[in-house]
Amino acid sequence: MLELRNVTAGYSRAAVLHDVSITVPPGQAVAVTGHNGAGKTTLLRAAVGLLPLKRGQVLLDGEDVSRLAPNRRVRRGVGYVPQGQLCFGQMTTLENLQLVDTSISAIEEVLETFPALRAVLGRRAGLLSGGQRQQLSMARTLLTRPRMLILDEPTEGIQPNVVAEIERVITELTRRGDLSVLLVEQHVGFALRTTDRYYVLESGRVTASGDGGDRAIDAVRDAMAV
Ligand SMILES: Nc1ncnc2c1ncn2[C@@H]1O[C@H](COP(=O)(O)OP(=O)(O)OP(=O)(O)O)[C@@H](O)[C@H]1O
Repeated sequence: MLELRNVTAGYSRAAVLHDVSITVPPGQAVAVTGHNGAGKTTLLRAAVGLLPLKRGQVLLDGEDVSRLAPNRRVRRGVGYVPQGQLCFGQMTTLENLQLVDTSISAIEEVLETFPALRAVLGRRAGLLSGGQRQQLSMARTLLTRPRMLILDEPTEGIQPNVVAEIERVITELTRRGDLSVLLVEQHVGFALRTTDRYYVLESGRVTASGDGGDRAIDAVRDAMAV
Protein backbone atom coordinates (compact mmCIF):
# COMPACT_ATOMS: atom_id res chain seq x y z
CA MET A 1 0.00 0.00 0.00
CA LEU A 2 1.22 3.48 -0.92
CA GLU A 3 -0.01 6.67 0.63
CA LEU A 4 0.87 10.26 -0.10
CA ARG A 5 -0.26 12.28 2.86
CA ASN A 6 -0.62 16.08 2.52
CA VAL A 7 2.32 16.26 0.15
CA THR A 8 3.68 19.63 -0.93
CA ALA A 9 6.62 19.41 -3.34
CA GLY A 10 8.18 21.23 -6.27
CA TYR A 11 11.35 22.47 -7.88
CA SER A 12 13.67 24.90 -6.11
CA ARG A 13 11.47 27.18 -3.98
CA ALA A 14 8.25 26.94 -5.96
CA ALA A 15 5.68 24.33 -4.99
CA VAL A 16 4.02 22.39 -7.81
CA LEU A 17 2.00 20.02 -5.61
CA HIS A 18 -0.08 21.54 -2.84
CA ASP A 19 -1.27 19.39 0.06
CA VAL A 20 -1.92 16.32 -2.12
CA SER A 21 -3.26 13.15 -0.47
CA ILE A 22 -3.60 9.94 -2.48
CA THR A 23 -3.97 6.34 -1.32
CA VAL A 24 -3.28 3.19 -3.34
CA PRO A 25 -4.77 0.29 -1.33
CA PRO A 26 -3.14 -3.16 -1.48
CA GLY A 27 -3.92 -5.04 -4.68
CA GLN A 28 -5.74 -2.10 -6.23
CA ALA A 29 -5.04 0.16 -9.19
CA VAL A 30 -5.38 3.91 -8.92
CA ALA A 31 -5.26 6.47 -11.73
CA VAL A 32 -4.19 10.09 -11.55
CA THR A 33 -5.33 12.13 -14.48
CA GLY A 34 -5.27 15.83 -15.36
CA HIS A 35 -4.14 18.29 -17.99
CA ASN A 36 -0.57 18.90 -19.15
CA GLY A 37 1.44 20.58 -16.44
CA ALA A 38 -1.01 19.67 -13.65
CA GLY A 39 1.81 18.06 -11.69
CA LYS A 40 1.24 14.36 -12.40
CA THR A 41 4.88 13.48 -13.12
CA THR A 42 5.96 15.61 -10.17
CA LEU A 43 3.62 13.55 -7.97
CA LEU A 44 5.22 10.29 -9.10
CA ARG A 45 8.73 11.69 -8.65
CA ALA A 46 7.80 12.66 -5.09
CA ALA A 47 6.33 9.18 -4.49
CA VAL A 48 9.49 7.35 -5.60
CA GLY A 49 11.92 9.70 -3.87
CA LEU A 50 13.38 11.53 -6.86
CA LEU A 51 12.00 14.80 -5.53
CA PRO A 52 12.25 15.79 -1.85
CA LEU A 53 9.03 16.79 -0.08
CA LYS A 54 8.57 20.27 1.28
CA ARG A 55 5.75 19.05 3.51
CA GLY A 56 3.81 15.84 4.09
CA GLN A 57 4.74 12.18 4.01
CA VAL A 58 5.04 9.18 1.70
CA LEU A 59 4.07 5.93 3.41
CA LEU A 60 4.75 2.44 2.13
CA ASP A 61 2.76 -0.27 3.90
CA GLY A 62 2.16 2.24 6.68
CA GLU A 63 5.83 3.11 7.17
CA ASP A 64 7.11 6.61 6.53
CA VAL A 65 9.64 6.34 3.67
CA SER A 66 9.77 10.08 2.92
CA ARG A 67 13.50 10.22 3.56
CA LEU A 68 14.40 6.91 1.95
CA ALA A 69 16.51 7.10 -1.25
CA PRO A 70 14.87 5.88 -4.49
CA ASN A 71 17.04 2.73 -4.71
CA ARG A 72 16.04 1.73 -1.17
CA ARG A 73 12.37 2.18 -2.12
CA VAL A 74 12.97 -0.13 -5.12
CA ARG A 75 14.29 -2.76 -2.70
CA ARG A 76 11.10 -2.36 -0.68
CA GLY A 77 9.03 -3.17 -3.76
CA VAL A 78 8.45 0.12 -5.56
CA GLY A 79 8.79 -0.20 -9.35
CA TYR A 80 8.77 3.00 -11.42
CA VAL A 81 8.31 3.15 -15.19
CA PRO A 82 9.02 6.77 -16.14
CA GLN A 83 7.48 8.59 -19.08
CA GLY A 84 9.23 8.31 -22.45
CA GLN A 85 9.89 4.56 -22.91
CA LEU A 86 13.40 4.82 -21.51
CA CYS A 87 15.75 2.03 -22.59
CA PHE A 88 19.44 1.60 -23.30
CA GLY A 89 19.33 2.10 -27.07
CA GLN A 90 22.69 0.49 -27.91
CA MET A 91 21.86 -2.68 -25.99
CA THR A 92 19.55 -5.42 -27.23
CA THR A 93 16.14 -6.08 -25.71
CA LEU A 94 17.56 -9.12 -23.91
CA GLU A 95 20.54 -7.17 -22.58
CA ASN A 96 18.19 -4.47 -21.27
CA LEU A 97 16.29 -7.15 -19.35
CA GLN A 98 19.47 -8.85 -18.14
CA LEU A 99 20.59 -5.59 -16.55
CA VAL A 100 18.01 -6.35 -13.86
CA ASP A 101 17.95 -10.14 -13.72
CA THR A 102 19.96 -12.69 -15.71
CA SER A 103 18.01 -15.77 -14.65
CA ILE A 104 16.30 -17.55 -17.53
CA SER A 105 13.18 -18.30 -15.48
CA ALA A 106 12.67 -14.64 -14.48
CA ILE A 107 13.13 -13.46 -18.07
CA GLU A 108 10.82 -16.21 -19.32
CA GLU A 109 8.18 -15.00 -16.88
CA VAL A 110 8.22 -11.40 -18.16
CA LEU A 111 8.21 -12.67 -21.75
CA GLU A 112 5.01 -14.53 -20.93
CA THR A 113 3.57 -11.22 -19.78
CA PHE A 114 4.88 -9.37 -22.87
CA PRO A 115 5.02 -12.01 -25.64
CA ALA A 116 5.67 -9.36 -28.32
CA LEU A 117 9.20 -8.92 -26.93
CA ARG A 118 10.21 -12.47 -27.88
CA ALA A 119 10.58 -11.62 -31.55
CA VAL A 120 12.87 -8.66 -30.82
CA LEU A 121 15.12 -10.08 -28.08
CA GLY A 122 18.23 -9.71 -30.24
CA ARG A 123 17.35 -6.28 -31.62
CA ARG A 124 18.91 -3.11 -30.29
CA ALA A 125 16.39 -1.23 -28.14
CA GLY A 126 17.06 1.97 -30.09
CA LEU A 127 15.59 0.29 -33.17
CA LEU A 128 12.34 -0.79 -31.50
CA SER A 129 8.99 0.95 -32.01
CA GLY A 130 7.67 3.19 -29.24
CA GLY A 131 5.19 0.49 -28.24
CA GLN A 132 7.90 -2.19 -28.05
CA ARG A 133 10.11 0.12 -25.99
CA GLN A 134 7.22 0.83 -23.61
CA GLN A 135 6.69 -2.90 -23.13
CA LEU A 136 10.44 -3.40 -22.61
CA SER A 137 10.53 -0.61 -20.08
CA MET A 138 7.62 -2.17 -18.16
CA ALA A 139 9.12 -5.67 -18.42
CA ARG A 140 12.43 -4.43 -17.04
CA THR A 141 10.67 -2.88 -14.05
CA LEU A 142 8.63 -6.06 -13.47
CA LEU A 143 11.93 -7.95 -13.18
CA THR A 144 12.56 -6.02 -9.95
CA ARG A 145 9.45 -7.85 -8.61
CA PRO A 146 7.57 -4.76 -7.45
CA ARG A 147 4.60 -4.88 -5.13
CA MET A 148 3.79 -1.29 -6.07
CA LEU A 149 4.04 -0.54 -9.80
CA ILE A 150 4.11 3.14 -10.76
CA LEU A 151 3.50 4.00 -14.41
CA ASP A 152 3.84 7.44 -16.02
CA GLU A 153 1.70 7.80 -19.18
CA PRO A 154 2.26 4.30 -20.59
CA THR A 155 0.02 4.98 -23.60
CA GLU A 156 1.69 8.21 -24.70
CA GLY A 157 2.51 8.14 -28.41
CA ILE A 158 1.69 4.46 -28.78
CA GLN A 159 -0.39 2.74 -31.45
CA PRO A 160 -3.84 1.41 -30.41
CA ASN A 161 -3.00 -2.32 -30.58
CA VAL A 162 -0.14 -1.86 -28.11
CA VAL A 163 -2.36 0.29 -25.87
CA ALA A 164 -4.77 -2.67 -25.76
CA GLU A 165 -1.87 -4.98 -24.89
CA ILE A 166 -0.73 -2.72 -22.04
CA GLU A 167 -4.32 -2.54 -20.79
CA ARG A 168 -4.45 -6.35 -20.75
CA VAL A 169 -1.20 -6.54 -18.78
CA ILE A 170 -2.25 -4.01 -16.13
CA THR A 171 -5.60 -5.76 -15.71
CA GLU A 172 -3.93 -9.18 -15.39
CA LEU A 173 -1.28 -7.98 -12.94
CA THR A 174 -3.81 -6.39 -10.61
CA ARG A 175 -6.23 -9.33 -10.88
CA ARG A 176 -3.57 -11.54 -9.26
CA GLY A 177 -3.96 -9.35 -6.16
CA ASP A 178 -0.30 -9.21 -5.13
CA LEU A 179 0.50 -5.99 -6.97
CA SER A 180 -0.84 -2.45 -6.61
CA VAL A 181 -0.66 0.06 -9.44
CA LEU A 182 -0.43 3.85 -9.49
CA LEU A 183 -1.00 5.06 -13.03
CA VAL A 184 -0.64 8.58 -14.39
CA GLU A 185 -2.58 8.85 -17.60
CA GLN A 186 -4.16 11.55 -19.77
CA HIS A 187 -6.08 8.94 -21.79
CA VAL A 188 -9.13 9.01 -19.48
CA GLY A 189 -10.89 5.96 -20.97
CA PHE A 190 -7.78 3.81 -20.52
CA ALA A 191 -7.20 5.17 -17.01
CA LEU A 192 -10.72 4.35 -15.85
CA ARG A 193 -10.90 0.93 -17.49
CA THR A 194 -7.70 -0.26 -15.84
CA THR A 195 -8.17 1.16 -12.33
CA ASP A 196 -10.42 0.89 -9.26
CA ARG A 197 -10.18 4.52 -8.27
CA TYR A 198 -9.24 7.84 -9.85
CA TYR A 199 -7.97 11.23 -8.77
CA VAL A 200 -8.05 14.37 -10.92
CA LEU A 201 -5.12 16.70 -10.42
CA GLU A 202 -5.34 20.33 -11.51
CA SER A 203 -2.66 22.97 -10.82
CA GLY A 204 -1.08 20.66 -8.27
CA ARG A 205 -4.25 20.03 -6.28
CA VAL A 206 -6.63 17.08 -6.16
CA THR A 207 -9.91 18.48 -7.48
CA ALA A 208 -11.95 15.27 -7.78
CA SER A 209 -11.74 11.60 -6.90
CA GLY A 210 -13.97 8.54 -6.98
CA ASP A 211 -14.38 4.95 -8.03
CA GLY A 212 -12.96 3.97 -11.44
CA GLY A 213 -14.76 2.10 -14.20
CA ASP A 214 -16.49 3.30 -17.34
CA ARG A 215 -19.33 5.00 -15.45
CA ALA A 216 -16.91 7.53 -13.96
CA ILE A 217 -15.97 8.98 -17.34
CA ASP A 218 -18.47 11.87 -17.29
CA ALA A 219 -17.48 12.89 -13.76
CA VAL A 220 -13.80 12.93 -14.72
CA ARG A 221 -14.42 14.86 -17.95
CA ASP A 222 -16.54 17.40 -16.02
CA ALA A 223 -13.79 17.81 -13.41
CA MET A 224 -11.18 18.29 -16.11
CA ALA A 225 -13.30 20.79 -18.07
CA VAL A 226 -13.39 23.24 -15.16
N1 LIG B 1 12.64 19.92 -13.52
C1 LIG B 1 11.76 20.92 -13.38
N2 LIG B 1 12.16 22.14 -12.94
C2 LIG B 1 11.26 23.16 -12.77
N3 LIG B 1 9.94 23.05 -13.03
C3 LIG B 1 9.49 21.87 -13.48
C4 LIG B 1 10.37 20.74 -13.68
N4 LIG B 1 9.63 19.70 -14.13
C5 LIG B 1 8.35 20.14 -14.22
N5 LIG B 1 8.27 21.44 -13.82
C6 LIG B 1 7.04 22.25 -13.77
O1 LIG B 1 6.14 21.63 -12.86
C7 LIG B 1 4.80 21.74 -13.33
C8 LIG B 1 4.18 20.34 -13.36
O2 LIG B 1 4.89 19.52 -14.32
P1 LIG B 1 4.63 17.95 -14.45
O3 LIG B 1 5.59 17.44 -15.47
O4 LIG B 1 4.61 17.34 -13.11
O5 LIG B 1 3.15 17.95 -15.03
P2 LIG B 1 2.35 16.78 -15.74
O6 LIG B 1 0.97 16.86 -15.21
O7 LIG B 1 3.08 15.50 -15.57
O8 LIG B 1 2.39 17.23 -17.25
P3 LIG B 1 2.56 16.36 -18.59
O9 LIG B 1 1.27 15.70 -18.79
O10 LIG B 1 2.84 17.41 -19.61
O11 LIG B 1 3.71 15.42 -18.37
C9 LIG B 1 4.86 22.42 -14.69
O12 LIG B 1 4.57 23.77 -14.51
C10 LIG B 1 6.31 22.25 -15.10
O13 LIG B 1 6.73 23.33 -15.90
